[in-house]
Amino acid sequence: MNKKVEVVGDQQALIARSLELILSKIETAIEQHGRFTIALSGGSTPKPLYEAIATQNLPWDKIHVFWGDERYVPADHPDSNQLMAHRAWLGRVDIPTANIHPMPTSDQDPADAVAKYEQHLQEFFHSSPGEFPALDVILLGMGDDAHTASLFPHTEALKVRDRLITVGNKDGNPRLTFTYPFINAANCVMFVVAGANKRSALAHVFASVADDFTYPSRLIQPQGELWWLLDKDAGSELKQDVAK
Ligand SMILES: O=C1O[C@H](COP(=O)(O)O)[C@@H](O)[C@H](O)[C@H]1O
Repeated sequence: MNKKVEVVGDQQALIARSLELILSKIETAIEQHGRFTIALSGGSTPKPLYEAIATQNLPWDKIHVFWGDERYVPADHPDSNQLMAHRAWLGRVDIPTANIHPMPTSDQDPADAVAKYEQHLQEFFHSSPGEFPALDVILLGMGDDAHTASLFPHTEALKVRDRLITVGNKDGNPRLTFTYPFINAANCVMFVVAGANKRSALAHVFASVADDFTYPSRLIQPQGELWWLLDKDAGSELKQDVAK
């Protein structure tokens, strides 16, 4: 793992730096293998990043967009991660519909949706059950309880190591989420985290000893690059020695 931590001035600088990194990953991936695959995060932090990506002149036909987690609501529900990304980015650019890979949320049983998305990923990446294909970039946020994607503290989803996708549990409500081994297979995992309310969780996530089930973001230890991009409100109290 190649871990890098950057603390930048404010949310605007955080978005500018995240955009810069993503653009460089897009360029490299397309140069090396002709396409770029990214999984998006939900929550509020990435919205201005998506708006910024939408203003770029990019080879949209070579860019494939997935989601790392989704609320189990219809695609037009205000809580839908897919709807947020559509409004902020995907609905504003000329990306082929076939390149957009939303998590399905219309099955009565979320386990059926999990099975469908897992199969879709296996077909896209030509991978077999039990294999963990590598996306070029997985974008992640982190909640103030240290959850990431929909991997919430002390939930069953944290124990799933043999699947790409599973059902998450947010206060009794189902969500769909990448499993942590699938996230860890990515070429690059990028956390984008803002706000003073994340400080305490960050301290536990960066601590040399703490419980992974209490602070799920600790489970994210990818084979490839791991970026922690933080604004000053979130990251200014991280000790220099852990912020490395
Ligand atoms: O619930 C969620 O929140 C986290 C963090 O969100 P933010 O609003 O604090 O940016 C996000 O990573 C996750 O995808 C989302 O489902």
